[in-house]
Amino acid sequence: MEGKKDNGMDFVTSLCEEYRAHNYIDPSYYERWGVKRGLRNADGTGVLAGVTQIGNVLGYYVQDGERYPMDGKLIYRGINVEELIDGFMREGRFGFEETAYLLLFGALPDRTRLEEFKQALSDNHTLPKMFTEDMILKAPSPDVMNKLARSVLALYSYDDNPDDLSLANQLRQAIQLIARVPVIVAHAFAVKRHYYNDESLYLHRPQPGLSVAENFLYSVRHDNRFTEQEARLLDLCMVLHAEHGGGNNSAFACRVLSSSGTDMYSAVAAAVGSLKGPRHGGANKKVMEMFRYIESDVKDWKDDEEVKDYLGKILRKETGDRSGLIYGMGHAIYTLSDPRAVLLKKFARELAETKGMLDEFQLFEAVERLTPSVLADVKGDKKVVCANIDLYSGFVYKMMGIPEELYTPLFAMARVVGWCAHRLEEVGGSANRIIRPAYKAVAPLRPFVPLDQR
Ligand SMILES: CC(=O)SCCNC(=O)CCNC(=O)[C@H](O)C(C)(C)COP(=O)(O)OP(=O)(O)OC[C@H]1O[C@@H](n2cnc3c(N)ncnc32)[C@H](O)[C@@H]1OP(=O)(O)O
Ligand SMILES: O=C([O-])CC(=O)C(=O)O
Repeated sequence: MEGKKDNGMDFVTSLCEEYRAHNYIDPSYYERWGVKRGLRNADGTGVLAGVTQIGNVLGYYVQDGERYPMDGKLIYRGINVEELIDGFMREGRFGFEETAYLLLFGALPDRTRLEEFKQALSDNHTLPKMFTEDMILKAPSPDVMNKLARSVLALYSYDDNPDDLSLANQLRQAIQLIARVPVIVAHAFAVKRHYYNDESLYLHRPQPGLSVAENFLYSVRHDNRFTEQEARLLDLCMVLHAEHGGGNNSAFACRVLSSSGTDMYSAVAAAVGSLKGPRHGGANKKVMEMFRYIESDVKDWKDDEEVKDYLGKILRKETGDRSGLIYGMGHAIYTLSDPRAVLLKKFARELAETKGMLDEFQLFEAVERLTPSVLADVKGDKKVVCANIDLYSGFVYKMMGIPEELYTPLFAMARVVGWCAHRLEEVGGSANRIIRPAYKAVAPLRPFVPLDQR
């Protein structure tokens, strides 16, 4: 196909017709065969696919077989995340490292353990020799998540013992990944800006003694400067993004690959690919794109009717990216509230006040407030929907001066902890089965036709 004037697209277009003619599946089949679309039961609850001690996400309760909405709760290893955050903030500590320890090992570290763990992260953030030159500088990608997935996979080739599934070896790999992903992201971002935005190239080395959040801000800012308030807010965001149960799309992808016995890098690279999707972690970037449409097309941001009208157009695929989705709204589990969005909204309001961005904050709030009724009007949907973590995270990052290309990668830097914890639980754990659901095959049997009779 290469070398042709139209890049072979005429041929591809004709193949699309061929594909469509033979690949339609009647949507009624899902009900007919009792297929759990998206591995979800008819009432929207998830199909039970595993047992975990790592994270718990609560968004509704079931009584007498009925599902009732409730305020969301997020639990890490039995501890409510709000309590965890309150605990390390009150004691004036950064919390991400402590949270990573808790999620990986299942217990809060004491002072000595915490210092040892922080030292282990610091000892492991250096990328292998020539890794940046060979894997990040060469073949740059316009998308940092794409580069991250490729880099995680490439770390396999730099590991002397990549396939050993012993606990000790996998813990080493997990600690290295948690330490290195932020460095890969910072370097991939610098290279992206250099190649695609014609900016100067600078690669800062992480500094010993800084927290993961501090080091990240130090690395991505050309002058290395950041404030204490910025670092603490980024640390909080990372704690909130670190884990979300075994069933979220990226953790499940990691568990699916891990159940086959493949290596750590393959499983985590798959999770990065999953998180990039706009219905999952990629929604934080999409939220900002959506608000650019809203901000330019809605004349009076304070006019609820005009905002509602515009949200209706988004749902009807008449504007925006024409996906029909209001990004940052809705969740597979949360109903009345996502506790992470509630917390981020509080910080977003405070920051908007100090930065003189209250008008924009209020527009975000209006989208949060008006989306449920617009969804009900346009789709006739009675489902209770709330803002999810992605609605306010990007706005917080924007006010901190963090570039948009880093929003989803920041999610990955934190979530790599959850992925590693889920992998460790899957490999060598008590499940001990390859994940292998069934698909109902509906194509009728037919005979092979010789080439000259087709
Ligand atoms: C970190 C995270 O992953 S948080 C989620 C980030 N993603 C987003 O913000 C993208 C927008 N939201 C969504 O796409 C969805 O709400 C999801 C993917 C988060 C959850 O999906 P589901 O659990 O399948 O949603 P649900 O069961 O409520 O879907 C029911 C219907 O409502 C629609 N719906 C749900 N949320 C939205 C939304 N934000 N915008 C438009 N339609 C929506 C679904 O498309 C579906 O419509 P359909 O029956 O016509 O196909
Ligand atoms: O749990 C989910 O489905 C998605 C989510 O919010 C997350 O992964 O943080």
